Amino acid sequence: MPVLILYNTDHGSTAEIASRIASRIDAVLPPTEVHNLHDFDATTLPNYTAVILGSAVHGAKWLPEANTFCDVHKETLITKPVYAFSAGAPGALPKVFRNWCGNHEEKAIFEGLKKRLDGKVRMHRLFSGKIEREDLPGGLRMCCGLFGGMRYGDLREWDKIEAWADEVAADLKRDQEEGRE
Ligand SMILES: Cc1cc2nc3c(=O)[nH]c(=O)nc-3n(C[C@H](O)[C@H](O)[C@H](O)COP(=O)(O)O)c2cc1C
Repeated sequence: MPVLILYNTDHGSTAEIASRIASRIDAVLPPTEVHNLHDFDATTLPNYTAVILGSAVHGAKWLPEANTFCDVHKETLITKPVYAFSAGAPGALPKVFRNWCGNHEEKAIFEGLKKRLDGKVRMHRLFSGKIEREDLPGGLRMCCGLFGGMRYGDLREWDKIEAWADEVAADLKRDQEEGRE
């Protein structure tokens, strides 16, 4: 059965992260499938061996449709290995805040997801996405403007994304070898 990578995006950068994750996992554990949440036929969810959910972050939270998907399909999701990733803006922040804010947001999203899925989420990682100044809402832009040294543009760190995908693939491979799949 394939591994499913399911993403929710606003401006597209989460989709590209999802595809890169899929290609790394596919190299170890084929087949994989990547779907946009909006086009996904959720009746096929039982047909996947594991699910990797990803969402863009707005207001320090996943996009509402991604959270709703977890709520609606919880009973199926918790029967499978579930992993999660987010595309946010920690890399846009000045260096002094970057790690603290990034770790805080990563942990808060993970805790929220675990609450939604009875603790059945194995890993969550927050990556920096593409951040364009003009895409941010006025309040957030103003708040960010208070700090000097904001960075904008494509801040995705592909080496970190690939390393995380490899970690997920190794975890799933262990399941397979130990007969847990
Ligand atoms: C309206 C809006 C609100 C955002 N709020 C946050 C936030 O609270 N935390 C964060 O890390 N990133 C935030 N971001 C940055 C996005 O998560 C980031 O640009 C991400 O790459 C978007 O993914 P996408 O291209 O798939 O939509 C926000 C972006 C927008 C447009």
